[in-house]
Amino acid sequence: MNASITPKLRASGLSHGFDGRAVLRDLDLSVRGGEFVSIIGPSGSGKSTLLSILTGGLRADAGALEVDGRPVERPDADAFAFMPQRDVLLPWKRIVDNAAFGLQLRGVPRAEARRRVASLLAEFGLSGTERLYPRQLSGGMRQRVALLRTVVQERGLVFLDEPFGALDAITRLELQQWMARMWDRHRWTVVLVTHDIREALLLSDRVLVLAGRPAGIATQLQVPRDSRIRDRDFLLEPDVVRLEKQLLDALAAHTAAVTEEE
Ligand SMILES: Nc1ncnc2c1ncn2[C@@H]1O[C@H](COP(=O)(O)OP(=O)(O)OP(=O)(O)O)[C@@H](O)[C@H]1O
Repeated sequence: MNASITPKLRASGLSHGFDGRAVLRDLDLSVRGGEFVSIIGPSGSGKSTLLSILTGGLRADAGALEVDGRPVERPDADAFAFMPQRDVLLPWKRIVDNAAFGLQLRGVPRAEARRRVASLLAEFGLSGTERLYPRQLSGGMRQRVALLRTVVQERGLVFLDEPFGALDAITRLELQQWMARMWDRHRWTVVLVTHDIREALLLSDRVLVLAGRPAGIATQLQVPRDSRIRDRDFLLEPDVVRLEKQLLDALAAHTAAVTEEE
């Protein structure tokens, strides 16, 4: 098989329900190595359910998963790093140990884990914070520590669940722009779940809309990856504004359809 076209992650025919109510039906999803894919969708459409299936927390009622072309029952925890929605830092641990915690959980000795974290602190805008505690950092800095903890594990795949959702608008935009630059440099394979259409456009190669009841991938759009810097001005470019409108229309159409059903 040609490695260059084998997706990093592939889900096919995923279906899942709770208490006899179907939430996801026959969902297909494929993510290439080095691709940044965002999943947006109305509240309750099944984004967290899908993420739980992809990260092995939940077993789908039906469907198949492949990582690097190999079928898996559920993704092995060694194959990915996951940053959940909430601030996951441990208040009693210093920043360096919070950032090293994911590595240590996987058996990397403390000194080695700290060394790897130290090599990335400056890039994450966290120089000088090593010995501080989470409460001494701003919300934006805490999220950067959580991201550092996630990516320092150097897993093939990174899942992010609303990583900037709890931040104020200015901090969120700053972090999104920073994340766009970081991705450009590191080219991680990322699956991001977000409510924020602009965040998805700023960061992604591809945006998927999860919608319907039960839900599937209703729409997907490619975001041009060219020499433009992805910052606030990028979002004002006519072709990007057009994409934003298409995504808004797709979400509105599905929200209207669901409201009519109820
Ligand atoms: N453990 C569970 N038991 C029963 N129903 C569940 C469970 N988890 C999710 N659901 C239901 O499945 C549907 C999809 O929920 P899910 O949390 O995946 O949506 P979401 O798109 O992530 O929503 P939000 O954007 O609000 O976080 C909802 O109707 C929810 O009530």
